[in-house]
Amino acid sequence: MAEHGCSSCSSGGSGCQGGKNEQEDQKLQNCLSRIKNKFVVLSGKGGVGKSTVAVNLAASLAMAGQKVGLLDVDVHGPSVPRLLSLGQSKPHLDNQCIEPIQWDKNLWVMSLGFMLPNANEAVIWRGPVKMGLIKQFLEDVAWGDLDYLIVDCPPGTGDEPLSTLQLLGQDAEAVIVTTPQGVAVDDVRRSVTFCQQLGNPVFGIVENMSGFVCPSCKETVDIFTSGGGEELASEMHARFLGRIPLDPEIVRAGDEGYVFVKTHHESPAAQAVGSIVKPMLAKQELLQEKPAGQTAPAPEADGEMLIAVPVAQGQLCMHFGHCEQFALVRVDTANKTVLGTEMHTPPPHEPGVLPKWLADQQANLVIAGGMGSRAQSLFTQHGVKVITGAQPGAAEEVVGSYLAGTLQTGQNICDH
Ligand SMILES: Nc1ncnc2c1ncn2[C@@H]1O[C@H](COP(=O)(O)OP(=O)(O)OP(=O)(O)O)[C@@H](O)[C@H]1O
Repeated sequence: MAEHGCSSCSSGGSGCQGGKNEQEDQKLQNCLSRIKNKFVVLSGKGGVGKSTVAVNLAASLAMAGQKVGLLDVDVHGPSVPRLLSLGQSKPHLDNQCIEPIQWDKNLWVMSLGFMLPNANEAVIWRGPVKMGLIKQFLEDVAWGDLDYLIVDCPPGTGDEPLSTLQLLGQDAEAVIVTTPQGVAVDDVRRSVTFCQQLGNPVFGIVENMSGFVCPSCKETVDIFTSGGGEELASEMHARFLGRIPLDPEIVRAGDEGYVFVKTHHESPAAQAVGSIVKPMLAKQELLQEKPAGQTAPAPEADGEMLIAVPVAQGQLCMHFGHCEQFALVRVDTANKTVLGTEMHTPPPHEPGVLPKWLADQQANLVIAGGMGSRAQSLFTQHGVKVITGAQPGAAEEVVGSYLAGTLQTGQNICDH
């Protein structure tokens, strides 16, 4: 972590004093403002592999060079310490801040499991006490500056997930884990509506234990049904993040406390985790995009490109999802010339539809005024590049400026 310290330590050096509600809220906000991406791992049902997924996502992001915090708020059954072989670790208390346990150079971990005198201790706490504890885990733990915070919640839609989402705020996104069977999928549907009611976006759905990797031939075989998570994602207009097959090595890794994606990175299950992490990393790349008020760089490679521009009333439309048509402009980047333009009417705007439709049209790049971060990461997933913040103008003029390396980009005015 570049700068380590809890919000109070870093803001005034006077230590974490708690005290009045206003000060405490400010302290929480200070701490949260240092975390770029917040993901809460949820499931409607117990035992579907939520903690396993949370640990492997956090480790994969850390292995990709991101600064990651992993917070286990499963008050009644904290399993993260065991999964990471950190069962004996005790966090250091310093100036009333709690130092998270460092697992490797990019991953810091906190769990109630570290605080319990022994693993067999039963915790009997009511909702408000749990909320207080989760708040402490967010504001008194010296997370410092993080690229990602991954929170592992207990199953269901009880006190812990509710408190976590309320405390993190509406920019925290849910990764919902399910297994393929119908009964689990019904429970997960409740998790999706839970997030919707709280106003938190569902980043996507993971179907875990989907198919079985044969230990001898390494083929993936569907021993139960599969596809339930994907069907649910499509029904709820959520992104389907991928399927992780059943792999006996995952159980061994969990029991012995080593991280599966680190030790078995070639396996189909680790590859599946890698695909799930990609859109999470894409979010970070989007955050690091150039600031407003710059010139978009001209295309680097020579050849033909198809550039899509959302258009309304003959001009680039500032609201990407509300355009009347798309101008699909074919260009020759070597000669910096427009070869031709076709106007296409898009299908009705629903989440995820336009990125797929434009990818199907073979578009390489979209030049837009405003576009939400979710749509941007969906384009990235489909291999279509995005420039936002372009100003109104005729589509071919906008594209011409881009080819000439003079396209001015301002603020991305779409904030959803
Ligand atoms: N893809 C997988 N292949 C094989 N075993 C798996 C897989 N995913 C998880 N498991 C195993 O399933 C068991 C339950 O996993 P885990 O503890 O992660 O579930 P959970 O949903 O967090 O459980 P809880 O409801 O108790 O919080 C563990 O033994 C774990 O190793």
